[in-house]
Amino acid sequence: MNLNNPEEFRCGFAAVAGRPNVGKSTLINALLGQKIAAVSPKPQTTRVNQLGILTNDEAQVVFVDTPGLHLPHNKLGEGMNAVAAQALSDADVVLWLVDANQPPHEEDQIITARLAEMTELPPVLQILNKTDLINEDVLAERCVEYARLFPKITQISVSALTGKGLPELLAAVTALLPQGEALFPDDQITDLYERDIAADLIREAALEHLREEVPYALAVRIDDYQERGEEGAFISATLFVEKDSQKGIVIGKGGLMLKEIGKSSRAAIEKMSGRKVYLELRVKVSKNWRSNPAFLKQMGYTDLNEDS
Ligand SMILES: Nc1nc2c(ncn2[C@@H]2O[C@H](COP(=O)(O)OP(=O)(O)OP(=O)(O)O)[C@@H](O)[C@H]2O)c(=O)[nH]1
Repeated sequence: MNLNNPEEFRCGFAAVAGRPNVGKSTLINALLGQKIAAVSPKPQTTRVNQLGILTNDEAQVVFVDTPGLHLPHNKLGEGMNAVAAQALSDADVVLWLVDANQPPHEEDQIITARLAEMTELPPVLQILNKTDLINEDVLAERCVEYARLFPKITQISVSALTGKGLPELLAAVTALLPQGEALFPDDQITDLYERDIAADLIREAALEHLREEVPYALAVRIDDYQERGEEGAFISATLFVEKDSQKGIVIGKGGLMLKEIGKSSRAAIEKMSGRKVYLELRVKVSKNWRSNPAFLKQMGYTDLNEDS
């Protein structure tokens, strides 16, 4: 908190937008110095808006991590776009992340179109990420190419992986926030419950181990999360897939795959929570769950349009 001059303290929402896989979750985790959003090389890891809260002497920035804006293929896809669009219009500043390692992509144009059709657009910062993968000349070229996507855009080059450019980014974001008191206690870094983070970590561990055909069809539900004092936490969770064949893949030969997924997720949850964790995983088939509104609601995809 800025104790010298509390009137100058700033607080507001920064929506992080960008096509899948540009590094939105990595950026939020890097800014907060802690793992909150699921990070994975497979696109569309992020399901719903997730908040990361950064509080320093000058400001409190509430980051909203939007799911990748993309062309919807099913109800889950439609819902993700609606959620993302809402997060953009509610924000005080939009951080539009692009992959500087690649030239503009068709899906970047979708974001351009979305931003252009919004009537009350907050200030937009275009963040060129992954600059650790390219040299200065290529970066200069990419800045020009990406600037063409939107008139008079402010650009900031960063690497979420190495941390380069992040202080400058934070300063630019802070300058755009309205003055106001902090909305959250200064030691709170997310509004997600630990069990939601655990579900994301299990899903992330599963995606790392599984092949292409399963990822989008995978959902994780925490069935039980108990604190057992000195012994640590007991967690049991169900991995939902859409088909029997996928169930077989997730379980693996002799249960080996599920065991590996369990091992990695347990390690990640222990690291996140700083204590010992007993983890029990099972796999269930829920046919075509991505197009089943009741299932999606149960899994926490609450912002879906009821009538879509
Ligand atoms: N080299 C490099 N890789 C990065 C950087 N930022 C992110 N990545 C990698 O890019 C991949 C995708 O990162 P995520 O943070 O999951 O991307 P996302 O935009 O949140 O993806 P969705 O959740 O699908 O929207 C991961 O393999 C990251 O390690 C960066 O600055 N440099």
